[in-house]
Amino acid sequence: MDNRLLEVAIESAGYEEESKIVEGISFTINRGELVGLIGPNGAGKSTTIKSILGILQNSKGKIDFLSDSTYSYIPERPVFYDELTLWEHLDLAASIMKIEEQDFKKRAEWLVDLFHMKKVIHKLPSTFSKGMQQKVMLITAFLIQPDIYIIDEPFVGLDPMAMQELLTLIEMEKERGAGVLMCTHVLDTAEKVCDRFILVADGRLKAEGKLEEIRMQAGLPEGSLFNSFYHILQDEINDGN
Ligand SMILES: Nc1ncnc2c1ncn2[C@@H]1O[C@H](COP(=O)(O)OP(=O)(O)OP(=O)(O)O)[C@@H](O)[C@H]1O
Repeated sequence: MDNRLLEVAIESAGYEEESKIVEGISFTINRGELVGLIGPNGAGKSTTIKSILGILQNSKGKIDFLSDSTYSYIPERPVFYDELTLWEHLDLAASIMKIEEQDFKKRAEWLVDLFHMKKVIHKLPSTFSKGMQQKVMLITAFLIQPDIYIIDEPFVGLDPMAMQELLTLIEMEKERGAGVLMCTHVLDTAEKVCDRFILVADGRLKAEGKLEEIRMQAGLPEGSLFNSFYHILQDEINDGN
């Protein structure tokens, strides 16, 4: 069985004509795996995601959602309809995705409870705290249950309990057969939860694979993801000198 959900082959992508913020970034997302897109600030993680979503005008290459796989994108900075409550946001998403009323209610109530958001269910997300807003985006995505989740930096605004709920949900969705691409620079968490890593810096792919493969490439058989990644980057800087 073909487990591939998304095939990414970005030749180059940027914001202005001829600008190449990212170049030569290729990878695959398979069913049932959580892949971490890792890199320092300004490395090109968000640009890579925007290129996958097809919202960059200057993107060359091929993005293939195999077998018409569906996706949800959870941005780092949440966006809402000013006039709609939390529940109305969920209701709208469910009706667009044609989820049965009964299924929608059951799953939405379960998710709202899981993230401890029951008290604000009829309030406007635009008035919520940053972490609460992030939870609304997560609840909406996990309500829809797409084939692929593309999550931009989920760990910065969430409290430890919400982070745990998110990781549990990801685990459940992986078991269902979904794939997850998660962009983060919280490397100690990424090391524990991701099945595979794509390391980018300076808009280029620096390493790819499971932790053991990244360690091998860094020459640090016992190294942490953090140490291995910075070892790889350092080697490259030294080679360039
Ligand atoms: N809208 C934009 N217009 C022009 N350049 C941009 C734009 N957004 C990002 N860039 C540039 O692209 C480069 C990569 O940025 P990107 O947002 O992809 O990094 P990132 O890896 O997601 O970083 P962070 O971890 O800080 O979110 C940076 O040099 C940045 O200045």
